[in-house]
Amino acid sequence: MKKIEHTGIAVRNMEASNALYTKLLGIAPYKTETVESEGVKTSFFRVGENKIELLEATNTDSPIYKFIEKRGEGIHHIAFDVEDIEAEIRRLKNEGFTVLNDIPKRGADNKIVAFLHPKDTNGVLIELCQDI
Ligand SMILES: CC[C@@H](C(=O)O)C(=O)SCCNC(=O)CCNC(=O)[C@H](O)C(C)(C)COP(=O)(O)OP(=O)(O)OC[C@H]1O[C@@H](n2cnc3c(N)ncnc32)[C@H](O)[C@@H]1OP(=O)(O)O
Ligand SMILES: [Co+2]
Repeated sequence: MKKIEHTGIAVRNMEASNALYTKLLGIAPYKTETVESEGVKTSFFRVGENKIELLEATNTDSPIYKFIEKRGEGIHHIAFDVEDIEAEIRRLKNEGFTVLNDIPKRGADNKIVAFLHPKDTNGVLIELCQDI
């Protein structure tokens, strides 16, 4: 794994949270993008080499909607940049991790992504992402 690519934060209200993080970081988000397949609207802030991804649910089936209902707003996942996501999926499965999608799917910000179940990773949802 190359580096932490982004930290995903589940928020109830994107507009309010964009304003809050703009004030906190002193910079505006560089992009917003809706990923319908995940049921999320995202916005991205650059912080040095890393990024903060704010996520708001677009429907009640969204993992973000369920997460906020159960746990409230907060850190939802940590994403790692990988060179070869298919090789990483194979490696991590061999190590016994539960990969939630064997076939990488389209994420936000020009990435393909895969997730590891938080039950195997000390309660933290892990995202792998590779540039496309
Ligand atoms: C925009 C695309 C992409 C990007 O490019 O960056 C994204 O970041 S998309 C982000 C949203 N997508 C996902 O989260 C996809 C992966 N997640 C899942 O597949 C599911 O959310 C899940 C992790 C398998 C849980 O789904 P499910 O079992 O249906 O939901 P429950 O709500 O019943 O949760 C069961 C259990 O797991 C706990 N949980 C849920 N989410 C998280 C989390 N993010 N971190 C830690 N723990 C989590 C949940 O609280 C439940 O625990 P208990 O209450 O103790 O049973
Ligand atoms: Co993410």
